[in-house]
Amino acid sequence: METKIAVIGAGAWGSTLAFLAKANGHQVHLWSRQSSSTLADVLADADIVVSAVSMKGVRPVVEQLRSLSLGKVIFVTATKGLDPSTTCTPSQIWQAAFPANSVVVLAGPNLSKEIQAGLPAATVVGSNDMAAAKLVQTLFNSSRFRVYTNDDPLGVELGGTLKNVMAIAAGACDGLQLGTNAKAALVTRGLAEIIRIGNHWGAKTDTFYGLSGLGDLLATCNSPLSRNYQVGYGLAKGKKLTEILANLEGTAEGVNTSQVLVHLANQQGIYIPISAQVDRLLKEEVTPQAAVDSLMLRDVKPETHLP
Ligand SMILES: NC(=O)c1ccc[n+]([C@@H]2O[C@H](COP(=O)([O-])OP(=O)(O)OC[C@H]3O[C@@H](n4cnc5c(N)ncnc54)[C@H](OP(=O)(O)O)[C@@H]3O)[C@@H](O)[C@H]2O)c1
Ligand SMILES: O=P(O)(O)OC[C@H](O)CO
Repeated sequence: METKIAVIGAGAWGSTLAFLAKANGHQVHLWSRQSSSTLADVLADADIVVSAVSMKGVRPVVEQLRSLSLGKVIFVTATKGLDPSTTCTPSQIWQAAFPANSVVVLAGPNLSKEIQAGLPAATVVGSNDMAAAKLVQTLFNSSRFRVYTNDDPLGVELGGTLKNVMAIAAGACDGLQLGTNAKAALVTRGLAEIIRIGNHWGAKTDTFYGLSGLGDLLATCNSPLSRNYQVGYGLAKGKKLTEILANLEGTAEGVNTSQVLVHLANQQGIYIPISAQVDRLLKEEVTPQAAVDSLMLRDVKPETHLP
């Protein structure tokens, strides 16, 4: 059955999600600030509203939608970030603005260029409303895009968000040519750090071993297609952050996420050694090699995700 889907945000990810839904035979309207149609027109009659704007666009878009009467639409959020002013996740912002509507989080190892090239990929749709998650699953699932459901939306969202910080570290690791052992150690301990943060905020450990956690961590920490990886790689090669961002194709959410994360973790006493070094590196408070040395020279400890 044809479903009416409005996709907000015509960047790399919004365009790809619109393409996948169209390929499944749905009626899809894509909106960006450059569109000639108004947001109200694009959303009229929509059954599903997919938001794929970058983090900085979430609040402005939510505010515009508040004035529209949208009925029982299901919101699907595909943004991976944390709001700097409130520290909320995108789904928390959507749910707070539309408490009567179902919100579904979509996240996974989904480098848009590979999907656009027709390569197979898998993702996760997480929600407190499993009926809504199952509906969204059927809308996007295909022979090239396998969609799983999950009942831990916060875990799904945090996996996708926190791995961006680790991808910056991984890019720096490769830029410094530290080798495969170092990269494996970084990704493994990065996952432990993500689980520690996620558990503290109420997400389930198991979720982080799934596609939106470990899966997305592996994809972004190993692919030069990842914008976050490119940021870390460029910093390790001695480039300035401003220069890297000016030449980047699209958004590297990890830059903002690391700042918000460090602020929250300091407030809440969460031990985040890798993310803290990434944040210092982005702020030019430490060189890439000094960040590595700080991590290697910490006190020894048991292997656990606990502090
Ligand atoms: N690309 C991927 O492979 C991928 C995969 C999974 C998830 N994601 C996540 O999806 C989100 C978007 O990524 P992207 O790669 O599509 O980024 P992008 O190519 O940089 O596009 C960002 C989009 O956000 C919109 N936007 C920014 N500020 C806005 C505002 N104030 N009001 C309305 N729209 C605004 C932009 O609109 P304009 O065009 O009008 O500037 C653009 O459509 C990010 O959170 C990213 O982490 C990306
Ligand atoms: O290019 P990145 O680093 O934003 O990564 C894109 C997606 O999050 C990969 O799943």
